[in-house]
Amino acid sequence: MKTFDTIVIGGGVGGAGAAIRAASHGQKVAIVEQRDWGGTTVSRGSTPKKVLLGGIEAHRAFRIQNGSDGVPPVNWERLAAHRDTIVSQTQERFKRRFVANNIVTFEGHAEFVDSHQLRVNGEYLTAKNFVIATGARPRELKFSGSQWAEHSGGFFKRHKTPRNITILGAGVIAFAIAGIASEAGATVTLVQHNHVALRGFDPQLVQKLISHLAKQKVRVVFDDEVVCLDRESKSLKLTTKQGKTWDTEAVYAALGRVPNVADLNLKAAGVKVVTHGIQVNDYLQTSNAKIFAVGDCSAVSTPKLANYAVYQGKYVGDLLTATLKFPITYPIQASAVFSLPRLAQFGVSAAVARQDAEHYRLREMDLSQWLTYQREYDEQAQLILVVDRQSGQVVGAEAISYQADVLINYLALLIQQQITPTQLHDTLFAYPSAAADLYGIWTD
Ligand SMILES: Cc1cc2nc3c(=O)[nH]c(=O)nc-3n(C[C@H](O)[C@H](O)[C@H](O)COP(=O)(O)OP(=O)(O)OC[C@H]3O[C@@H](n4cnc5c(N)ncnc54)[C@H](O)[C@@H]3O)c2cc1C
Ligand SMILES: NC(=O)c1ccc[n+]([C@@H]2O[C@H](COP(=O)([O-])OP(=O)(O)OC[C@H]3O[C@@H](n4cnc5c(N)ncnc54)[C@H](O)[C@@H]3O)[C@@H](O)[C@H]2O)c1
Repeated sequence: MKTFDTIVIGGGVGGAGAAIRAASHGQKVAIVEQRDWGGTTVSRGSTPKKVLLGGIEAHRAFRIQNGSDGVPPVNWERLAAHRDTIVSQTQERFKRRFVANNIVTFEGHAEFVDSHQLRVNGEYLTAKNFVIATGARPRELKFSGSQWAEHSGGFFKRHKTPRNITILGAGVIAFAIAGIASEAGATVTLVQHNHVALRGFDPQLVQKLISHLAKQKVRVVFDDEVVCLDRESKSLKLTTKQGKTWDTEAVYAALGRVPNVADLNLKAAGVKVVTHGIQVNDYLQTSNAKIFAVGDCSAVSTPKLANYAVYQGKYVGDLLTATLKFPITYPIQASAVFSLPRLAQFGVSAAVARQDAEHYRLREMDLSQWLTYQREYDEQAQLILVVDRQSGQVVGAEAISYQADVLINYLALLIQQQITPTQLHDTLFAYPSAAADLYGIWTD
């Protein structure tokens, strides 16, 4: 039997954070991965999405400058090949990082035998501590003919140019796919079971995004859901609860994700699972104090995002050898919807501020005529700052623009560090640039 200080289950970003940090403290560490090194982020999430967006945004810029007729279509095959190269190189880099940090890697499915033993490919491994970082998987589809639908991962691995696709759900993944597919020339339909798209983002900015995408052959069907999918020679025929039908070449589901906890034999390890995943305390300890859980598999109420998974992983990696142990606390994180254009948010949201006018006021800025945005025909560009009435400080920001994530990241720094306008003016940014725009933005 092989023995370690710590064994991490799951080679995604959360597991990597924990394993590398624990190894850096001199621990003897092993990590087990059953599918792809780098997990969801690298193989089916932000990495392929970001690569596709690179080509797609370049296409938009060229199309906008030249008019639709003067521009060749997106070369999807070439873009997909570039994506596949980057994904496989990143997977390999992930594995090499473990080896470089003296972490022993195992490829296979891990399950607990008891509270201090794992079985992987028939081999038994034991450790003083375990970190569960098994992530999440797409929600199961339950309508007739659902075997013809794919999950979002199918789109991010797609090799053929999308032509006419349907996406189930109107959340963050759905809008990323819609933006990419529509610039690639596809007709796109999103089906959302209620009347709220991109919950948590400002409804006015969301509506702006939807209206813009509508001009790009993207429609959102609200208050409806798919009840049946039939295969008809080369296409799929879809029927909704409201009785609508249409033909589509592919259906991609983006209906939320559920924690990967089923096949781990957690009961044998004394690890309790609740509705939203593995139950943990403020030290990310499960109901078995020797076993921790991080990232998308845990029931903590933080958003299920890559940065949180890494942050939690590193926290546990440090905790394992720390003499003084402190409960985990979280910094505020910026988040973005990588559609075309993008939405991004930091701190107190505009939606919350609109509901609480007693404590907050909004400063809304149309950025479309600012040089940074105007030169890119970024007609939607808009920023909302949330100001705390009592302190006068900016406590939140929300933006729509092709560069919304960049702007929000700058603002996150200013908000977090409570930078005053005077301090900002003492820093001379290169001009003209998005950073230099901050002088105008940061003065009430
Ligand atoms: C399409 C898409 C786009 C996204 N875009 C963004 C984004 O732009 N920004 C952002 O912050 N977040 C994004 N996310 C969310 C982000 O991918 C997750 O929050 C992040 O991957 C969670 O990391 P994790 O390590 O907890 O889980 P994962 O990355 O899912 O890794 C878990 C790993 O554990 C392995 N595993 C599971 N069970 C076992 C077992 N029994 N034995 C061995 N191995 C096992 C799995 O194979 C997997 O590789 C996106 C997600 C999706 C699906
Ligand atoms: N940029 C980012 O930060 C980013 C990007 C992608 C994914 N993620 C992570 O991945 C998670 C999953 O993304 P997602 O888009 O699948 O989830 P989501 O929760 O953002 O959106 C799912 C949408 O589907 C709707 N829905 C649920 N059941 C439905 C049904 N039967 N018919 C129609 N609509 C239905 C929900 O109301 C919701 O609006 C996110 O919550 C986030 O944690 C983050």
